[in-house]
Amino acid sequence: MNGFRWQPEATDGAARAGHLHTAHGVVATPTFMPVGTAGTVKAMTMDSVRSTGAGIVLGNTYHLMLRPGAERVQALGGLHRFMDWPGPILTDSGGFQVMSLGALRKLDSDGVTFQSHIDGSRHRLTPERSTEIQHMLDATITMCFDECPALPAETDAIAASMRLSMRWAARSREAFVARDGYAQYGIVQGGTEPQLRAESVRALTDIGFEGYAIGGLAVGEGQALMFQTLDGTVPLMPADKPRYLMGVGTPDDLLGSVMRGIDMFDCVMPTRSGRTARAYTGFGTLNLRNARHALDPRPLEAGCPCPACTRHSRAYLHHLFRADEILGPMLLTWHNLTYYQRVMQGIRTAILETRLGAHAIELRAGWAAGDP
Ligand SMILES: CNc1nc2c(CCNCC3CCCCC3)c3nc(N)[nH]c(=O)c3cc2[nH]1
Repeated sequence: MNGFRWQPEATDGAARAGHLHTAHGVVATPTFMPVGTAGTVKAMTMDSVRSTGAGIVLGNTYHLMLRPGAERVQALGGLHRFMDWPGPILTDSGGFQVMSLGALRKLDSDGVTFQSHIDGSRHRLTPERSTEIQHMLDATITMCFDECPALPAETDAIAASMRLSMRWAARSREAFVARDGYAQYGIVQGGTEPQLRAESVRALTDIGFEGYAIGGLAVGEGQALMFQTLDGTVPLMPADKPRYLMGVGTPDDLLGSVMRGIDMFDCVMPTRSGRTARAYTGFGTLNLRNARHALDPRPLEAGCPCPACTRHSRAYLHHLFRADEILGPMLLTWHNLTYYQRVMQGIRTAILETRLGAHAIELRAGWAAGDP
């Protein structure tokens, strides 16, 4: 019996609240996972990440295999020790990043060969190697090695790519070293084609995983088509296993996806935007480089418990970004991650109180209202 499990707590429509039990602790769902690409959540210490309310963070095979190398992280005690994050870590399998970052990529039915975007060195990823790297990193949750097709694409190209990913899922599962409290997730593919998505879910549940991700979305298809694809895919997925929507998204994306039955998310937006002066708040986003903030003594967001909002003014944050001070990205990343966690906590409470519909209306009204 694997100690890893998702325990349901409440539902509201298709939305679920629960707890993810892992070897590295328990995480309340729905949950947003900050992205810690190369063993660090950029501009944050792990204590500050913890203080935002995050329970689980992301790492990545692609980045860590290139630098410092999976063998080196293993020799140093694994990623938890290396980055001093005692909570659960989910690592992506690297295929998506190879196609978005790697140079001179050669994809074949066995895997992908590419050159490092850092130093041009040549590397190869296969389902076996990706799974082995994630094991060396001591990832709590390991992702299958898959291929994420660019959209839009012809249906037969989507079908061929999905079927390749399903063969790779079987090989990833074969290579996975099962450990108590650890998990491996299959990744559903199939573009925006309902039949292909259904075929992919069947292929993955036939293999059997501890959790299931929905991949192949948030690649430019737009929110309507993403939600439409969720509507056709999520009901086919096992109800007793966690569901992870990869690479998503804005607060509005998170809300709509939780309402469609998703439990786990990752997205670079709150961290990447924090570094470029874009703040996420209950009244929408704002760019702190804008001159209108220069003399504004108000906190960024009233009621936000983060240091940017409790200790500083918008004028100060504006100054930091205009002066290109490192504290700017630090404070705004801290704020954005805090905001994302508050959104998830608010949604989770609403599910527990069976008032998610009303809560959704309030959230959307706030985002539409703009800066008070
Ligand atoms: C942004 N949209 C999007 N992301 C996708 C991702 C990446 C999810 N985020 C991982 C982090 C990214 C930064 C570095 C650390 C890992 C996808 N990953 C996989 N394996 N398969 C997808 O179909 C897949 C599909 C995705 N769509």
